[in-house]
Amino acid sequence: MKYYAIIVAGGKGNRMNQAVAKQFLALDGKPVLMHTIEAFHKCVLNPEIILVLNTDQHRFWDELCSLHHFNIPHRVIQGGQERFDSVKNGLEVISENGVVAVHDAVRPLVSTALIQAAYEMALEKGNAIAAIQPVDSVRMKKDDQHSVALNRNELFLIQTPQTFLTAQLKAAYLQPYRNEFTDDASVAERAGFSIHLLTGERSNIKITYAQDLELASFLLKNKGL
Ligand SMILES: Nc1ccn([C@@H]2O[C@H](COP(=O)(O)OP(=O)(O)OP(=O)(O)O)[C@@H](O)[C@H]2O)c(=O)n1
Ligand SMILES: C[C@](O)(CO)[C@H](O)COP(=O)(O)O
Repeated sequence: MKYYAIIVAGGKGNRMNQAVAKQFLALDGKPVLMHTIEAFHKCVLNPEIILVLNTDQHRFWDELCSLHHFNIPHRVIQGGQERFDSVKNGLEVISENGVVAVHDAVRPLVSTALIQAAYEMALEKGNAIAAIQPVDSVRMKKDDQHSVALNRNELFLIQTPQTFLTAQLKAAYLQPYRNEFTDDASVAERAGFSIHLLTGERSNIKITYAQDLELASFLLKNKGL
């Protein structure tokens, strides 16, 4: 069986508000993105790594790879306007049937165990979507004055990897883009596929704001303690 990993790194990181996009910021001495690629490279299923990056960052990435002696084989693909477009571009270079994981470049703490479990579950069930349950109470806004409590036991916070049989994800991505497509599961669901949740990891945070980078650094240093 052939395994693929599409690492989406085509975003600008506006919420991080730094001169350099967050996927290139240093975490424990090397760019966030290198930690993410390493996690997939360590997986025994040996996924082919497809990195999706804006064209204007390809040269910068090459320079970073030289600087850090980063030699993990990977193919670099052009990013798109939306995350949806970046995933679609990544899928276009996959020709062989197999299993594909889509993972945010900015979730560098994903464990190799979760990556492998997601590939195995997707092979069996068609897809596997990493998710955790909220620990806070949750309410939904009804209007400017009112909100209503939701049952948090019925809610999930969705992470990546989001892993699929390649044929399923390719079929789903034939649809035109919609605003509500915030992840790959929403695209696949809209195309009519049932979504299968897999227990994610609390440490698998998405680096979005400056504090997240500090938290990632702490979690990385204390890994395995
Ligand atoms: N056009 C886009 C937009 C996002 N992403 C990637 O999708 C992941 C999740 O997106 P997000 O955290 O929102 O990243 P940004 O879009 O960079 O952040 P922001 O919304 O703050 O600008 C990131 O790894 C990001 O690089 C992408 O590949 N192509
Ligand atoms: C794909 C994702 O990380 C799942 O939680 C999330 O939907 C990405 O959202 P963003 O607004 O593009 O960061």
